Amino acid sequence: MSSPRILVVDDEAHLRELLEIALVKMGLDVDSADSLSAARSHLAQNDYALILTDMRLPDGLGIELVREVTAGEKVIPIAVITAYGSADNAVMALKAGAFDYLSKPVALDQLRLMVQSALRVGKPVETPRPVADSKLRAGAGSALRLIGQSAAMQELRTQIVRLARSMAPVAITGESGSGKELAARDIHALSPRADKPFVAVNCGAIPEALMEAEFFGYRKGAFTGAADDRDGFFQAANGGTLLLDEVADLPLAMQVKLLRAIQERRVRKVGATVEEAVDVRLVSATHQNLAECVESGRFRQDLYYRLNVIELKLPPLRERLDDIGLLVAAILGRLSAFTPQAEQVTLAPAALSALCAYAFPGNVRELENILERALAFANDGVIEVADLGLKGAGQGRPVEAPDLADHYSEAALAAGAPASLEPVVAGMPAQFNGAELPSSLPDYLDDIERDVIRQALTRTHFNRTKAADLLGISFRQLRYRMQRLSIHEQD
Ligand SMILES: Nc1ncnc2c1ncn2[C@@H]1O[C@H](COP(=O)(O)OP(=O)(O)OP(=O)(O)O)[C@@H](O)[C@H]1O
Repeated sequence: MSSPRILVVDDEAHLRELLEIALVKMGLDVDSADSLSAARSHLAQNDYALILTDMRLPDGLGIELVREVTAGEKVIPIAVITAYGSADNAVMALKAGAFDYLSKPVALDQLRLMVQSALRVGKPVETPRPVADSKLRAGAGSALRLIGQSAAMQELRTQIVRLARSMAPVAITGESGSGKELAARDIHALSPRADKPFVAVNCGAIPEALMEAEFFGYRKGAFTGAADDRDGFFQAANGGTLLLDEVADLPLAMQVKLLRAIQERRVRKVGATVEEAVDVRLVSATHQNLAECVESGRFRQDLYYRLNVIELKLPPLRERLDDIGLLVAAILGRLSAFTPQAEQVTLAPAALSALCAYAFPGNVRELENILERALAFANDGVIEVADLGLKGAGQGRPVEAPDLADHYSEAALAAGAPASLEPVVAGMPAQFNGAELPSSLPDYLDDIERDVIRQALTRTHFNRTKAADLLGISFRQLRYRMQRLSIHEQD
């Protein structure tokens, strides 16, 4: 079997030779060109597994080659070599479709990592495990976990398929629950990095004092309690993808360190003297407006510029109501793993219409919660409008069955309104000894949920991660519930 062939385009003979030697040592065949025109004629005659081009060439700029190759029919990863510290060129090349970039002087360990991941681009990618019937997701990018056939979702999928091939940092924006993490997972799953780890970090959930150690790892003895060497998120995601979720929550001091790690592609463990090369594709996500955070000084412009090379916008669910039918089917299919009867449950036509008229401030996550609740209420395998618990469909606030309150509700209904919320707070089933039923069950359950969450937050000094643990829910679920119930830190 012949070795992969690489084209090196550089007018500086010594740099060309250096690259050739390094690549040949990696067992690759190398052609070299000293100008754009020489590169074009090589490309007309041969197939390449990777092109590596300098930015400044005697007859033009390397970026022209990037545009030509990207517009061509063949998928050939092309990386550019930029002058040291030239972030502008690197970002411009990535935006133009370059697979990746290397800064001068080219570090051989980084060259090796980059070539290895470029060579994986042409290889078939393992299909991610489907979440629902594969028929639901036919069409472009059908291996994706993001469900939906609306025009917006089809466009999104096409974008994901395209950008999965490159190393360019992607910034995913969209409202809470609109599928940002899922999109990041799809980018990873379709990329040549699919067989390497995908690590999702919630930047808002890490105490500031631990951040550096969590991101970059630490050496034994670096601080009290550091009993062993430990890898950080960057090392854990090596070769794969690192999702910086809620990136706007990163404190400014950490933003500086992160920028450096991105620029240098090296990290240093806390307490270590040497840096190590890391090969990580960065994806960031936020429901905040990052440009506004830059303007108000809460987010560094240089980091924003580095992370925001390609922007992927997730549409809110209310702007793609066509997808609701598919989503409902898929979510019920997924719930059937836990609730076997979910498989047979269907949605009454009026219930589907009610969902289509609903604003979904919590997007797909909220739809999941609504259906989970409705399943518990559905009779004879049919979810009716009332089972959805939607309040003021179209504009109203959603009503979600709070997990915590679920097991109180039936006994509660049977017995009447509670005299006090205290028993719930103490972790004991609420006993209804009042004479009157609540005038609105959803509001009543919301009050209980709000109170329980406030208690958990008070007990944990507003540490949301700990409060979520205490309540047996995920951090994301807690954050979603806090938003829904308007619970703020200052409460
Ligand atoms: N298009 C979709 N198809 C199928 N499931 C989806 C879709 N979008 C979102 N989901 C589901 O909705 C839930 C929320 O999605 P996800 O966590 O990706 O949202 P998010 O935008 O990252 O939320 P947050 O801003 O709160 O972190 C997940 O359970 C996810 O599987």
